[in-house]
Amino acid sequence: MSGYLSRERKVAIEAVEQASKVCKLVFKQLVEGETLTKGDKSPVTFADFSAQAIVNSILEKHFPNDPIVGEEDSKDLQGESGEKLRSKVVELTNLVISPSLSEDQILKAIDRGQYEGGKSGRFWTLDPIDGTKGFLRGEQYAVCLALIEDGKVKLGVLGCPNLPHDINNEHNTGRGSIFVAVKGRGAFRRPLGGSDEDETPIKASSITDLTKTKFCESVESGHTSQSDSATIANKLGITLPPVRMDSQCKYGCIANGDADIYLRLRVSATYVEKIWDHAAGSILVAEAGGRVSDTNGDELDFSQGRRLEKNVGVVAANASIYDKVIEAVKAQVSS
Ligand SMILES: Nc1ncnc2c1ncn2[C@@H]1O[C@H](COP(=O)(O)O)[C@@H](OP(=O)(O)O)[C@H]1O
Ligand SMILES: [Mg+2]
Ligand SMILES: [Mg+2]
Ligand SMILES: [Mg+2]
Repeated sequence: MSGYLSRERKVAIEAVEQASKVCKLVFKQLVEGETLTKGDKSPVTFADFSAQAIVNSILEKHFPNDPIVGEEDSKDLQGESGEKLRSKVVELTNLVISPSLSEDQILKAIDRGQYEGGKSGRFWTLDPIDGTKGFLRGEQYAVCLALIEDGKVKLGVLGCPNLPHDINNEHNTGRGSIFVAVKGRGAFRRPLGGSDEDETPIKASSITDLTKTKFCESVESGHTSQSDSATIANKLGITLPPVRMDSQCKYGCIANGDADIYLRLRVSATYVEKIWDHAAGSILVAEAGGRVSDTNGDELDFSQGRRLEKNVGVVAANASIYDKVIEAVKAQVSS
């Protein structure tokens, strides 16, 4: 494929593919060792750090001048206290990446993610595992990578290793998708491990009857106000129960037409959303013909640094119902 951001698109897909591999490997070890329910959080930390090391070193190889706003840093891997974690991260990273990287190269790759972001120039933003809690539960998580230029998202790639190909028939279907969107070029889905020929265009739903819409939200009641969303759903006449799902897979479902509304309603007055939690997902929904804003109806502003300082919460919906949804959301959050 040639054209606008075609190299970036290809490299980003490759990076997300490789990072998804490490996540699946770690999860397999978790299950096989039966440490999933009794384990502390360290196994997921291996996956987070390794995935960030992999994506950042692939980006560095192809785009050495591009800075990266990544969720993780190497602090916990440093010194004597970080020794165990560090050696595990080095081992895992080198299972996926070749030629092998030294310990020092891996730590440096992770710390390429410390960029502050901002208004001008171009940078990447990475969430190596979005939905850590979902990952630990064996449910949904996503490897999320986006390219931002002068404060606007231009490319987004979401790797969703556990997402059923058909969410309405999840026990009889394959799992694992990559969602891709480039500004002005539409949104696509391909199977994880697939090729460009396997890509198909996706569209948000066009449903207008609110009583038949499906809304989704976080599994975690600490990340979104599930009581406010219930009130809003009720006011809108939505009858179906919420689809609760971790991570930016929710944006994938909206972009794909599998769900119609995504509500993320602030629970804590002090929490500010991070750019890596929304960059890839929001361009995906926009390019699939859906709409995304914060709960005041304002555009998500990715030019404010590492966090969405100007925004509160998130609302995504298909374009035909968005106006009604945002009206109900505004009324609820201002009451
Ligand atoms: N109080 C809070 N309100 C909203 N989001 C929060 C939050 N605390 C953590 N999060 C974010 O919620 C993300 C997961 O999204 P979801 O709840 O939709 O699954 C987390 O990403 P990580 O898992 O990458 O840390 C984290 O950044
Ligand atoms: Mg996240
Ligand atoms: Mg994360
Ligand atoms: Mg995290």
